[in-house]
Amino acid sequence: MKLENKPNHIIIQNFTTESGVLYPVLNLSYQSFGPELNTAPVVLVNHALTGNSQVIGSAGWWNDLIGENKTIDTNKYSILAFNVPGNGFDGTIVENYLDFNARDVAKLFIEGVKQLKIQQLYAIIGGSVGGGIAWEMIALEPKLALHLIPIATDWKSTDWLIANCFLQEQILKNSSNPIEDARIHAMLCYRTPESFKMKFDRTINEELAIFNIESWLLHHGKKLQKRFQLASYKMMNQLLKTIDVTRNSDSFEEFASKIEATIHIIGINSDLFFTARENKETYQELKKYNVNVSYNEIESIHGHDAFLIEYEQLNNLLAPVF
Ligand SMILES: CC(=O)SCCNC(=O)CCNC(=O)[C@H](O)C(C)(C)COP(=O)(O)OP(=O)(O)OC[C@H]1O[C@@H](n2cnc3c(N)ncnc32)[C@H](O)[C@@H]1OP(=O)(O)O
Repeated sequence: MKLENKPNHIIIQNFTTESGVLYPVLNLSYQSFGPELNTAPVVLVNHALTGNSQVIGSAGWWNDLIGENKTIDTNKYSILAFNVPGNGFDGTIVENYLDFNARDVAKLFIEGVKQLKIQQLYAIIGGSVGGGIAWEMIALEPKLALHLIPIATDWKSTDWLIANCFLQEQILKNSSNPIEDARIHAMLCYRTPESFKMKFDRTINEELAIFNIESWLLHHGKKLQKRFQLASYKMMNQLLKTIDVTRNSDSFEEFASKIEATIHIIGINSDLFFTARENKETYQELKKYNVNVSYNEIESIHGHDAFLIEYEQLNNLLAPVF
């Protein structure tokens, strides 16, 4: 049983992006956990903006949900996680992030699943941009998975989200301290005013003689600066902005009528990026096409970040699927 390992590599040859750029060779790296692949049902976990394939283990980011005897039990399921090419975790950076959109990454992940000879995934699960890529995967390959679990995400990025991604891009291009400054802005969007009030309540960081909310933002900015690269941030931001299963005039109707997976939408009542209201609309729309779909909501004051905080609720919502 493998519980911690280094990324393995799949070579994807002659990949043409939706924007028409040919990449003769692309490196797609992945990690797997639990039983060897193809000896147990496989759960594909798509990472979010600053995440990577290290889903569990000492540096894992979803240890609260996945592991031995956890809700997604690695005694029962093989866990597979690809690194988005260019996320920097495997040392790979893409030449030009503007060449790519979320659908391109979905195509690469599907190719990865095929190269690993996995006939059908048990589930694809992902939060935020990872969940958006999961929607794109199901749009491209309706039989790819039995279950789709998109958390704090949607099948499209909203205008509000696109606007914030645009501001992120401006900061990343123009700031002299791009990663730190962009992270500070992003942290505002990942949370809510109520979350900050509960956490800081205008208290002062005596050591730095600034508000605690300010030192917290600086802390997160510096922390990301140490572990993330500018090119990776630009790439991931581009993917977040371009989620859209109706890209290239594909109709929502066509997408919805092809779906075969059971869809378990999990929204967050305070998410500013992918609002609960739009998640409910997606649920209602899919119902019209007789999709086997459910909608559940995490109640939290923490906004988008709740998918990395509200583990009790998440575990309760996921347990019936696993
Ligand atoms: C668009 C997408 O795809 S979303 C994906 C991107 N989202 C992210 O990357 C998540 C960003 N959010 C985080 O990283 C959050 O910290 C979470 C969600 C992982 C955890 O949240 P919480 O449990 O509330 O922890 P919190 O945010 O307070 O972070 C704790 C850290 O802040 C530090 N901290 C807390 N208060 C202060 C303060 N007043 N001043 C300075 N530092 C502080 C703690 O010391 C701790 O430091 P450490 O992480 O280095 O040990």
